[in-house]
Amino acid sequence: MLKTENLSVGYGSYVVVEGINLEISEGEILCIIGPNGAGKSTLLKTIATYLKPKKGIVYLNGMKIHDLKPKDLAKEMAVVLTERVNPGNMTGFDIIAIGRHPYTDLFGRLTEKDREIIIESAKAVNAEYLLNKNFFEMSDGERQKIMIARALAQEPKVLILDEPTSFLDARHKIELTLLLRKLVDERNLAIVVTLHDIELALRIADKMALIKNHKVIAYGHPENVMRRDVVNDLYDLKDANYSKIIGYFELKSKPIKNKRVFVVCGAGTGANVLRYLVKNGYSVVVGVLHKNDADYVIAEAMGVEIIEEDAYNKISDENFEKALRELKYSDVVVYTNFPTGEMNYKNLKLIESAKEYGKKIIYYDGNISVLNGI
Ligand SMILES: Nc1ncnc2c1ncn2[C@@H]1O[C@H](COP(=O)(O)OP(=O)(O)OP(=O)(O)O)[C@@H](O)[C@H]1O
Repeated sequence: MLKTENLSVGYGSYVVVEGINLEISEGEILCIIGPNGAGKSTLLKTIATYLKPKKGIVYLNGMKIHDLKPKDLAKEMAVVLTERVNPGNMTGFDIIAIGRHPYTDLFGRLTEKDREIIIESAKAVNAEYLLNKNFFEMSDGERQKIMIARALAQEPKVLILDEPTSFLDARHKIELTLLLRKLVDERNLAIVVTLHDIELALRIADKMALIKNHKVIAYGHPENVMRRDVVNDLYDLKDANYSKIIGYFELKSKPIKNKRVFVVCGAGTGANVLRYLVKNGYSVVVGVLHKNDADYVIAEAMGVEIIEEDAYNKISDENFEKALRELKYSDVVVYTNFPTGEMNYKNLKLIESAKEYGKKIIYYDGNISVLNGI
């Protein structure tokens, strides 16, 4: 329904992004991701017809979007940009009512149906309680909801949102992102949205476009697009690694302390220990872990040394020797609270050996303070 064909966007003679070929259908979310200044907003503003393309065409249902009359376009597409608005002395209801403009008469009079749609739109974003509240008395999250309700009141088929979560706290970020998914599923909308939080973007997007260096460097299903090399390159990451499995970043291990810590963990019980140790510059080795173990995935993203199982719950003599060697070289051994309540044979043997070697042994039971000043 919405398609860009060889689109170039920019200002004056400055082409910000070129050769953009994207397509989105009803019931889909397209997330645009990229570093600051990559051109995400410029692309959205061009799709929203606030800017003319430098080159190429944007189609909406086969029609050239820049040729449509604003009032006709407003019935098809609604736009929520980042700029903080200052609408003066208006209530939530008044702001949402602006969304009805494409449908009202010359005097902007609201019919009963308009009022119903305004209230429905507020309900859709859980903002009914804000209808009589003054816009300038609302929190950032509440304002954002009202702006989205205004867009919904336009009864669009396409919704364009520029960084809708930028002023929101963690809870409201998640809430709003889930709301977008709900709108797509319930109203069959097509949504084009820029998000800075790639973890959330991954969760809700049907398609993702990554923008960098004036180009769309990757486009498609998020699960295909979000590869480590691509994401690391997108953000020029040096000190962190994107993990495709976690869908997030882990700090890269950069030991600055002359202390080596051997971590015995598994099934994700070591995640916080590993993060704490890497953050605080310890030299870390972890094992013995199976490749599919959650702690393995996290340690791998950190670039921490891992002693691997050869098969599930099996370790060769050679690898076990290696584990014991590493144990000898380590200053401290930390072991975690296993979810099953009991440790497997090889890990028990490691702890026993650590005792024999006279190592300092710390049991982590969920309280990270046990690692203070090790
Ligand atoms: N009105 C303007 N006139 C000229 N150049 C502009 C204008 N607005 C933005 N730019 C430039 O265009 C480039 C892309 O900006 P844009 O706002 O689209 O990036 P973005 O990807 O949305 O960034 P951010 O994540 O920081 O919001 C930047 O180099 C910016 O300085």
